[in-house]
Amino acid sequence: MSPVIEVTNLRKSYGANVAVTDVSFAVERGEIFGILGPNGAGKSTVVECLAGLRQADGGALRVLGVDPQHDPGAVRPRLGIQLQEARLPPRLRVREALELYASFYADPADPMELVRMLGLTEKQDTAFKDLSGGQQQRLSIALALVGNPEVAVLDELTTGLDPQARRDTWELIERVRDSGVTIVLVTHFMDEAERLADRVAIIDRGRVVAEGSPAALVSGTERRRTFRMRLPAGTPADVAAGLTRLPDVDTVVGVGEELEVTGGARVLPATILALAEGDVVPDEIRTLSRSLEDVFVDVTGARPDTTEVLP
Ligand SMILES: Nc1ncnc2c1ncn2[C@@H]1O[C@H](COP(=O)(O)OP(=O)(O)OP(=O)(O)O)[C@@H](O)[C@H]1O
Repeated sequence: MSPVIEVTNLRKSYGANVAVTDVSFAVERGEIFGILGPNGAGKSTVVECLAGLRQADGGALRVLGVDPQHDPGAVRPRLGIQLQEARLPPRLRVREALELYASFYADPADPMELVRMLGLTEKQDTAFKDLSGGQQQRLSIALALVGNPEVAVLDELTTGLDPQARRDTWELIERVRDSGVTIVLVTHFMDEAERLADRVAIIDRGRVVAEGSPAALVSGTERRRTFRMRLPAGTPADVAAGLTRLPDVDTVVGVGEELEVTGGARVLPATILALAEGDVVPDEIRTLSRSLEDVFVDVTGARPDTTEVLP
């Protein structure tokens, strides 16, 4: 079966500013595909081109077998998009907004069912301007789903939501996926990608710098290992200093009462052997596992929660 979405060598500039240099990826039916990257990496530009909202400068796009650049009208009824900071007329009420959007589609979802699923029942008669940031966010998710789309593109799904609302939203997205919808999720949040995405592409400066399942990315880029240990009280300070001379050890750093040791694949046995030769047995050892966030920092050199730095 051919992929639901295929992006091949996509390019897009805004004047002299190259937002997307060269992006390729494919999304299979029924997947949740995460697009990660630092601020300004080009993520929103990619999904806006996919939705036919922006004209690409180069490359090929296919969504549900259709080229959204040439035939956006054929893609739009089948693709729901939740854009970053969606704006609606301030006086439009929640239910009115959903009914209005539903009227654009041949076979829409039940707006009141979405209101209930997203916890907006009590706010159905509230004007958009009087909703909290999180409620506005949930309304924008409902609007992306009201057309019963085959593909849903969600940009910054849970930004501005409190922890409980985030968890509720994740469960909702899993239910939407289980109902057969293919989901493209643009996110800054590594925990969200790890929890929801079957596969992710990490985009940096307009290029895909890593792609795969979160688990494969985490194990595939594991070049260094880290563990922490607590040495018995009274262990001479030069024991820790001596560890840095071992060929398998890169760094030894004190963290509270523990020492954090980082090095190559053999860092743990090499350290324990060296300590044993000096009759030192650690009281406690724990290995630190890598997360998608570590991969992100490795491949982009950025923290995932960086705030926008203006040039
Ligand atoms: N309408 C526009 N006009 C001019 N430049 C733009 C426009 N939209 C985006 N850009 C620029 O293109 C680059 C990529 O922006 P884009 O919004 O695609 O990145 P992003 O990865 O989605 O960022 P963020 O995580 O901050 O939303 C940035 O340098 C941005 O300033």
